[in-house]
Amino acid sequence: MDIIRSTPKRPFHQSVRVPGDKSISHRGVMFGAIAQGTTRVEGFLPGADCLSTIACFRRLGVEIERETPTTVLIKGKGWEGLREPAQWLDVGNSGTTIRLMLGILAGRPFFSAVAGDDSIARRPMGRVVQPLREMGAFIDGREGGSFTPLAVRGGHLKGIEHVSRVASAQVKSCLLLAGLQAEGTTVVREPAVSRDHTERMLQAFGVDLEAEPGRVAVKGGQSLTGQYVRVPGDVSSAAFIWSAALMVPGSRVKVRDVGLNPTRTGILDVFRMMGAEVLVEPKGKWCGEPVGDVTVSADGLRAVEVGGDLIPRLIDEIPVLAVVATQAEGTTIIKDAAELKVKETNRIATTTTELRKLGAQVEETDDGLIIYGPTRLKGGVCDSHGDHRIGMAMAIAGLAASDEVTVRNATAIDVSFPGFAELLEQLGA
Ligand SMILES: O=C(O)C1=C[C@@H](OP(=O)(O)O)[C@@H](O)[C@H](O)C1
Ligand SMILES: C=C(OP(=O)(O)O)C(=O)O
Repeated sequence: MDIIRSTPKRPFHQSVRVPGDKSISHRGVMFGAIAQGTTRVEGFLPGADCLSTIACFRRLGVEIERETPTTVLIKGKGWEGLREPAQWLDVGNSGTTIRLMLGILAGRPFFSAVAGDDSIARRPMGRVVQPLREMGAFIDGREGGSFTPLAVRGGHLKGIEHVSRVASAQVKSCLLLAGLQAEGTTVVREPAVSRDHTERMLQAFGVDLEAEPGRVAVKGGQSLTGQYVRVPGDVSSAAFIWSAALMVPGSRVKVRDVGLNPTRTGILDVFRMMGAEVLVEPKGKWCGEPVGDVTVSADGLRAVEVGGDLIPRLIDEIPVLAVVATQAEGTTIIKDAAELKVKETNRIATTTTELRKLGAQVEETDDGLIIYGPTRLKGGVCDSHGDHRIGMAMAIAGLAASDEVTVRNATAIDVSFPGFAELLEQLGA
């Protein structure tokens, strides 16, 4: 069914797990595909985006076996194991798939055609196409290569020093993957630190790189060796579950085995700033990634101002943060988040439109949102706009509404969080 109905809830105390991290699952498959030897990914996210990554690399000739829905075996034959695909590469809804894969294709000596769904067709590709061309790849596409469909002919690459205008892990990762195939050194600088899963996982696969905040350098001509990758729970998915507890005063929820990479945990810092109690129990590292259990509860929330370097550390959590802010005392200001406009939807616009349907007082700004709270939300009919995070955020809003909230186009949620509705039900929603 393509709708979710979410109703007001009684307080709950629960301990749950969430599906595997999307960013790490993509990278496990891609790095396994270019590595020598077998890579086993356990705790893989069987969401639509990561399945698109598997489908693309199968088309590139890589043998990928799904032992179970969450265990994937990738039989890598190194860079040279990739073959010219006879069919176009369909990335579906996934920005991570297309941008990282372009970095790999840029250095392969063959032709490929890459495209995805209507949302992907609106997302900016110039931010990776320009520097890849500078390195020596031949890429063409709609509007001079700014948008899909893209046609790629890999070239002999030369390392560059690229200063990215945006803090984007997709741009950084794309250029590092191209840099591994290039002559000389590739350096990527970014204005704030974006998620560093690529740096951590490449090192685990035997790559030598230099990483410091805001700058990563990699020498070309390096090969990867297949690894065992155990994927932690996705902190971005857990954010919806913790938010559920914050929307229903008196609730407490523990998410077990969740990724705690500091480049991803901005949302926990913000929950603390809002007055929530956040208990972190570290459990060690999985494939270079810190993991632990995190329990969240609150007894009254206050408004916050969120911007600057914090934004890349919680970029995907902003729609649900806006939902939680409707229940906080005071005016919440989210700024420096213009990147939200180029996600699956313009998330500044879609969050505002959908929250207003439930009676929230929200203003859209050029680079963020202003939310006036607390508001008693009302029931209504919302739409995901085909954006998984918007669909889930509105279902969470329903937990604090006076009446039922219906979310249309809810299948989009499978992009990152298969089983979301069932898990909410398990919490008693
Ligand atoms: O590298 C990644 O896995 C991701 C990076 C972020 O995008 P940007 O690099 O465009 O900021 C994030 O929004 C996306 O969900 C996943
Ligand atoms: C922006 C997202 O993903 P992607 O860029 O991979 O489509 C997301 O998951 O919120």
